[in-house]
Amino acid sequence: MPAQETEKGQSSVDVSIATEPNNIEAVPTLLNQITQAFDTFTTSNVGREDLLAKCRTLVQSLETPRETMIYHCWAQTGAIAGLNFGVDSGLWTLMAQNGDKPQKVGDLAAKLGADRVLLSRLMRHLSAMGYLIEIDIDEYRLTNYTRAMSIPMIGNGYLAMLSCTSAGPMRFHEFSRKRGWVNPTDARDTAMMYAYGTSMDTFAWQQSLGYGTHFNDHMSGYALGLLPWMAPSFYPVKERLIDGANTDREAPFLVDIGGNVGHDLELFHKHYPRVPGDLILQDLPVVIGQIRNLDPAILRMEYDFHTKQPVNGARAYYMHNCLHDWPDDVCENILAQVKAAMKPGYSRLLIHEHVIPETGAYWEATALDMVMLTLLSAHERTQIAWYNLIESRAGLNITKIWRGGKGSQSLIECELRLSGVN
Ligand SMILES: C[S@@+](CC[C@H](N)C(=O)[O-])C[C@H]1O[C@@H](n2cnc3c(N)ncnc32)[C@H](O)[C@@H]1O
Repeated sequence: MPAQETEKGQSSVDVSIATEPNNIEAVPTLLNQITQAFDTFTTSNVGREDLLAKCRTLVQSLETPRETMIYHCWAQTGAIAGLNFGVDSGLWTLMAQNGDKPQKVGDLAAKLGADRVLLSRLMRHLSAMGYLIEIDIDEYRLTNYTRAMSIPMIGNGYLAMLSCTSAGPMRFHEFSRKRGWVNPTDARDTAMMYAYGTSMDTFAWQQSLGYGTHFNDHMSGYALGLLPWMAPSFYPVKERLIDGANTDREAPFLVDIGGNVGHDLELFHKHYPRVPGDLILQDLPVVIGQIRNLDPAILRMEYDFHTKQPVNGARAYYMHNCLHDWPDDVCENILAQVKAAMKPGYSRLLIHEHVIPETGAYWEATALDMVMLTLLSAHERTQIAWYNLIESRAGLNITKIWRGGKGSQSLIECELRLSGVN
């Protein structure tokens, strides 16, 4: 078949390639590499991410462009519809409660008060996609993944991120065209706002649709299994924070700014149950009001980080995944509030975020960058971008960047510049 005429001009590519594998030449090498990576993984329990990446590349190499297109345009969007339905209707919770056994669609539909035909169609697609195990006609078992979808920290992220905001990435191209294909940096003009016709930022938008607590669950869930920043192999808390800390009873020790419902401070408290001074959690009033359970050792404080920081002279101010939500001009103001509260020669600011390498970036980090791009007109930062923001714009010193290993975020430790004290 000849090349097609398109709106952008004549395609130079013959249509026949659409039904040939994407990269068949890579398959033999990938198969060898996968076998080796699997041996390493099963003997030493390391290299799972590498093995997974190679398996994904293998699938993409074997697929044809036509199949990849159908997968993206039909299969994945249909799967998201079914997965979201499963969270919202309680299907995953019900199936997990029923245990690891074959379950009939008719019984599930009756218990949920859902249409049997509808449930049958959704579950059939999810099974075809590998998310359920088909046992017989209209009879399925959960996989480990769909069982985990009953856990709010896993399942609720789908409603917060996909049902509320996914029109941002889906219509990003249109937003970008209308803005002249430039890198967006205006927090008041984002692709998500454009797609939904709202002036609310992502956090306010999710709250307004009733998915604020789902987002909080997502925040607790995404960090599962990652090396915590306070692990001794990551950041030496004793040497950098506890030694030399003010031992007055009410001295502020660690302030988590934009700490959501407190999961990071709870983790810190588990690692260090006795530190000198208070652990203080700060977030917007609506989020503080949504806290379900919080260790009583942690003090709650309603606070808007665009305004004056009320806690002065803490040993450390910690910000996890907050600055990436905002472009540089807004971050400069947020950092100015922290800076004004820091005690010279004593307080440290700990910024816990990705430092994207110039090459070989990890897919989770680039994925988060796409979330920032399409929802918030913001970005994940490279080392150069961090130095530009923190040192050149905010006037703080970066003392050291502590790395948590491949795929993990880094801890950027900052201090006041002593020459800038006056
Ligand atoms: C991406 S989440 C990160 C949450 C948490 N630090 C973590 O890493 O799990 C950003 C947080 O910033 C909070 N936030 C947004 N705007 C804020 C503001 N103006 N003042 C204080 N917190 C804010 C949100 O409510 C949310 O909890």
